[in-house]
Amino acid sequence: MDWNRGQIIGRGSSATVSVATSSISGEIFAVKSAELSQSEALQREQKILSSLNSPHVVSYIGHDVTRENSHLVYNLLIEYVPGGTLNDALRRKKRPDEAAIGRYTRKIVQGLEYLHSLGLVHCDIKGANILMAETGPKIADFGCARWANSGDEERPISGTPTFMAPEAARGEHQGCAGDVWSLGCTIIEMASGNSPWSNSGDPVSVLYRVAYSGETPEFPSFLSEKAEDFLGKCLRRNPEERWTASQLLKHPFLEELSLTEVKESDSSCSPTSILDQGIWNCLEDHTSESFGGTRSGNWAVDRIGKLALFSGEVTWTSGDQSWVTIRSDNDEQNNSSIMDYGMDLTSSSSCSSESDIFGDENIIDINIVGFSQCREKSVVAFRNLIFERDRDDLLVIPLTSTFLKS
Ligand SMILES: Nc1ncnc2c1ncn2[C@@H]1O[C@H](COP(=O)(O)OP(=O)(O)OP(=O)(O)O)[C@@H](O)[C@H]1O
Repeated sequence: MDWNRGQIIGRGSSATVSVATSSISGEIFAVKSAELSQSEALQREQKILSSLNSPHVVSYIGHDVTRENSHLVYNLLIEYVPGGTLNDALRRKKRPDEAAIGRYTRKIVQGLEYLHSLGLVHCDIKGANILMAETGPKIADFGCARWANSGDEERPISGTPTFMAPEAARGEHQGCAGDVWSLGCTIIEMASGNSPWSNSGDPVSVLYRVAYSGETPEFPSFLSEKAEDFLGKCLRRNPEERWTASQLLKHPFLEELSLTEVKESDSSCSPTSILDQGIWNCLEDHTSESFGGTRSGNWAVDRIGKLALFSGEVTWTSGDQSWVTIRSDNDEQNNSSIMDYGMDLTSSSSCSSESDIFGDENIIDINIVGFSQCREKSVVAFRNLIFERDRDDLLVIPLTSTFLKS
């Protein structure tokens, strides 16, 4: 598949992640890249990811090798999840309440149940490796993953010390139960905003404490009895006593949510087209309940209306690293139809925030993440909007939730 690399959206220890668009279909996806000579971990991740298929796991699209600035680069093409990581969301917003924590946890546990049923251990479950899709959290970054009961057992133990189970921290074993311990740590992270053992100093001291102290991390104080009990089942020091993902899905903390979900799915808000009004309303529901947003009324109609009617000048800033300049390869070609909507995005550079466009301070964290041209189409992707110009038509496509300031 021919594709164009867009802006870098993340960097990890093994790879750089960029947004990308297909030259033919205009489809947006994420590309995780590393120099071919240093791509062993990424190639391993490709093998694992290509064997998975679950709504709770980031989807595999393909892989290839490209030549860029005379370097050979290995690329893993995966679904683009515009909401960023769970950690990003926690940093940006008010902490989720217990109901939201329950909903997120349920999706992660469903993902873990799927992986564990295949005999795959993720080995690095934490907020930074959970991506926030519109449908809920998805498990990502399989760089540390290993197959249980296979030659993989010989691989050195890997993961993040603060999220590591005691048996893994002691270097004994890293199995499915270890992921459940890390899930417990991730719940603490969601509830408190801090990773567990946050007062224990450097990673080596943390590792020692996890391995040998006999302690469990401190539980956040505001949790209900049910949530505390759930956390207790994840954070049993003895892996044999820890609950499995399948058992956890039947715990009252999550089981009641499954009933609500059945009701919700009756009024599914899956879009039937990219301009489907429902998806906007659906996004509003999702964000306001997840992060304590307080807006009411038909936000979607309002928002599209503002977008369509905007006729002021977009304020462009320079020097702010979080904003990229939109440039086309052929500026002349781009200067027409976007103006129909009153915004000349392409002849300017980049906007400082969506509030400059919408005049609404409640909307934050909008990034332009990529721009590409394919045949007659130009696509400008914002973190949660796409403006797609197809000759005469400007389509406005919501990509993900807009997070609202609490
Ligand atoms: N599919 C995706 N959609 C959107 N953003 C992504 C996607 N995959 C990764 N990212 C972003 O890129 C960052 C780095 O990705 P990832 O954690 O997979 O890299 P890594 O090199 O394996 O990291 P680590 O250092 O944890 O091993 C993530 O934290 C996230 O912000």
